[in-house]
Amino acid sequence: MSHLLEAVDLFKTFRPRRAWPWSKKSVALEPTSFTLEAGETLAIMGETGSGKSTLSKIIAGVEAPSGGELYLNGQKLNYAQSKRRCQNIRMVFQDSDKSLNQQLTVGQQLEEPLLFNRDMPSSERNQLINSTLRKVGLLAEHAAFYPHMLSTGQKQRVAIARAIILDPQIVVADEALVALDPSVRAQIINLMLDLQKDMGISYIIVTHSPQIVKHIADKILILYRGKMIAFNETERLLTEKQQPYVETLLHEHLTNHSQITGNSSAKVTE
Ligand SMILES: Nc1ncnc2c1ncn2[C@@H]1O[C@H](COP(=O)(O)OP(=O)(O)OP(=O)(O)O)[C@@H](O)[C@H]1O
Repeated sequence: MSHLLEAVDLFKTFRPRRAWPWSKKSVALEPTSFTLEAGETLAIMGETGSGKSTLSKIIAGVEAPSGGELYLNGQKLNYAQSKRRCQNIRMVFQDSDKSLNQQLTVGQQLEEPLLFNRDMPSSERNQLINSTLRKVGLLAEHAAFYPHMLSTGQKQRVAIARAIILDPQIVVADEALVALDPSVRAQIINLMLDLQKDMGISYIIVTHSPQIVKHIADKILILYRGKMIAFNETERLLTEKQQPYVETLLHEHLTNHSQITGNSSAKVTE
């Protein structure tokens, strides 16, 4: 049986910003391989500049890899296959203020992916927009709202609605929880867990928070200066002896958040 997603030696080099055209390219991501199964959550961790966003953007098709392959359900997924990727892998960004278009209503923003990817009449599109808004805990009436009329948490719910409206297999969330205050963050995590249960979504989440990772991740991938230094099941990474850098990443803020346990079926309370 093939994996839902398999990355084989994905890597990325960039020409440094403000460099001469002949300057050597720098390596943002060394060849990285991992697998993800249906319904699983993979957390990508690492310090600032370790390549987390680069990897998540390559998976979501926002950035082209410099090399390596990505397979979805055993079939190679090329960078140029934007329609196939768009239908199966969607991304939620950190800052919903930047990722949502302030000039469009919520309904218009949710309609966009449907117009590009589905051949359905306007009445069906509206029905799907309404039901998706309800799935993320908003009301059908919110379709007429502009982003500035919503709270931060509601905006992040809209961003999630836009990500799930095409019924994707994978949602990539790049620091999507970091800008939220603790109670809203807990609500959004619970929403993501509920959607995973109902829709079978797999998540790839980029986060600095060991508490969130312990609560929702089945597997963890750790990057250090562009190199993958650990990839394993959360349970094994937490219980087996790890190198000091991995230990620090996995345990650093734990004492402040002892209410979040390793029991991933429990809901977060803040
Ligand atoms: N468009 C780009 N052009 C040049 N270098 C880049 C570009 N994007 C990222 N990099 C470099 O690649 C490396 C990895 O960056 P990346 O944003 O993936 O790290 P990160 O782990 O996500 O960091 P953070 O936690 O701060 O978001 C960094 O050295 C960064 O400066």
